[in-house]
Amino acid sequence: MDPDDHEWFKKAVFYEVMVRSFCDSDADGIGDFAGLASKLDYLQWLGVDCLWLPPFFPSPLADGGYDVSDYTDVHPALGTVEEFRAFVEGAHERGIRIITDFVMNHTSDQHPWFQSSRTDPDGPHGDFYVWADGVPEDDLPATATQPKVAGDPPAYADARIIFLDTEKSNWTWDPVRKQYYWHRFFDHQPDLNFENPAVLAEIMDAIRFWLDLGIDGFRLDAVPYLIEADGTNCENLPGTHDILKAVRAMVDEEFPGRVLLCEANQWPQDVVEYFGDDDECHMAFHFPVMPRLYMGLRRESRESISAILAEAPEIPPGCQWGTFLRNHDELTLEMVTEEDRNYMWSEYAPDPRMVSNLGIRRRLAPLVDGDLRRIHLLHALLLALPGSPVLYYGDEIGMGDNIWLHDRDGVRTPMQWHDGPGAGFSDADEADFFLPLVQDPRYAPAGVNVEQQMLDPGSLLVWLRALLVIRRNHPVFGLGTFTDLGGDNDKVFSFLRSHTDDEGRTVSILCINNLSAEPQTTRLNLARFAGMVPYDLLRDDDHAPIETDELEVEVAGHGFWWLRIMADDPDLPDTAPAPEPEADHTPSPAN
Ligand SMILES: OC[C@H]1O[C@H](O[C@H]2O[C@H](CO)[C@@H](O)[C@H](O)[C@H]2O)[C@H](O)[C@@H](O)[C@@H]1O
Ligand SMILES: [Ca+2]
Repeated sequence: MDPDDHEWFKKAVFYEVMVRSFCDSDADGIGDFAGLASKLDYLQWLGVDCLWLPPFFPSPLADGGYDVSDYTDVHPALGTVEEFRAFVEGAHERGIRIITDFVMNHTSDQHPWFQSSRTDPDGPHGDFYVWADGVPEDDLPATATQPKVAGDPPAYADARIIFLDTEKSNWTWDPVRKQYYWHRFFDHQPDLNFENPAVLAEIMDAIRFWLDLGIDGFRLDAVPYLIEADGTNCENLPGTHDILKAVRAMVDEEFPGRVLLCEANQWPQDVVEYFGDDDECHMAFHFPVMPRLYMGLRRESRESISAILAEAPEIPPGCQWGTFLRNHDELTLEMVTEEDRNYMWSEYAPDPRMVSNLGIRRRLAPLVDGDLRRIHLLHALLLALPGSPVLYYGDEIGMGDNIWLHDRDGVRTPMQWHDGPGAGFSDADEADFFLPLVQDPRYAPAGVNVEQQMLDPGSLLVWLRALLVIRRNHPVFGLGTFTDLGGDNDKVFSFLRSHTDDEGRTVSILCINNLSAEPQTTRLNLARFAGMVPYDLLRDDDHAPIETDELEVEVAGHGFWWLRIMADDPDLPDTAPAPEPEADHTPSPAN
């Protein structure tokens, strides 16, 4: 890892891994840091560059840890700060960076700040949260925006409710302080009051605590909601951007080279605001593109993917998108029209249990009926579109889900290492696992596990690893421009990634993706490459020369091509696999 490479995140492949779900070292049925550390060789072998760890802090775990009760410690079931430090060092030794979640918007109601705020309104934390008095219904002028629940404070009535399945209002009555407090998520997650400078000062210190331990950055959770204002929807407000710019300025000043990845589930024109003028977040998840990949696949049409990419404004030169197919939440449908949302639910959520809030609580493989061709195609798109891809643990082997578990737990089940007892996740009695192993015979550990797939050259795992090698050997995927090539067949999505390196050498990758199940032919205008011989990165061989201005290609059902086009091609690094891990880092999935 080059410490002077401050733009490492632009070429990185990220991997989201929930500590409690990955590997249990002490047989209590809960994954922990020592367990995760024991799997670093596997992650190095897979070829990921940076791990993103969702919250692992002390928490009542009423929202998977996103309800933090102490910002500067490790949940005792997962380990200690010392074990965390050792894990970060182990990752760095293997060239893997670490970013962790930071939940800025809210705390748990069990956080000492909230407990102090509710019991001592005039004390040091009295103003740490957003408190207001209720207003009896009859006292509200009929002209005012009415609160969602009668009697609630009338403030911020235009803010939507995000967790629609459980919450009726963003205000909840506290019988101790005898006032209402504001929360954008669950009622046990009171929003911090960022109008109070003491709150930001505390948050900055907590951020410093983890950066001092050597981590490489943060995924900043739920940032659009930091500041509220009447008469607005309380999202993406200027004050929110000011807070984030202050965090960025501190990080740049005190910890240069660390990255801020923002989770703003917003439309493209609003998300890009989170990059600021290269002075806010380095990265932002590209929420709108994700559901459209699934939509394009089902409709067998590139239209919605092309349209949303065309809508995304340019981003500042020091910034990068974060792209993903799935994560620890439901597949969110917040950034689609109502019509498209209903389409997605009808196609991908046939059982009502699969619907969660405005999304779908299913994993990648079951979403596409375990069809390897479609899993490949989705990954090919993820790895080739602009942005740094973020994989979700278990998707590399096509793990399944359990829609009968609570909330989003169905996509957070234990990692499947082998087909033996406890699937290699834990030596505890399976009845004591924090969540049960996947039961569905199509996706259960007996048939879907790391050990089997490492030994099978035709497996999803081996295939994905090979693609990551190609991506690593071609910085153009992370750094290149994107040109949608259109073409006469809208079932085929073709685009060009191009990058000129420091020596003035331009590398282009022509990516052709057949979204339909049947073979398709498309004609592409490639006049600028006439006479050149593309190199087929997947077959590791020359492709037929581009003889005319137009290239006619036939692509197999759900097939895709990655063709490298450049002058004097042979000088580029080829597609040979990355070096094997050193002897003492040999992956041992079955331990
Ligand atoms: O901390 C509260 C939640 O914050 C993130 O939520 C995001 O996911 C939601 C869907 O589950 C989404 O609708 C919202 O726009 C996002 O901010 C976090 O990823 C969640 O796990 C967490 O519950
Ligand atoms: Ca454990």
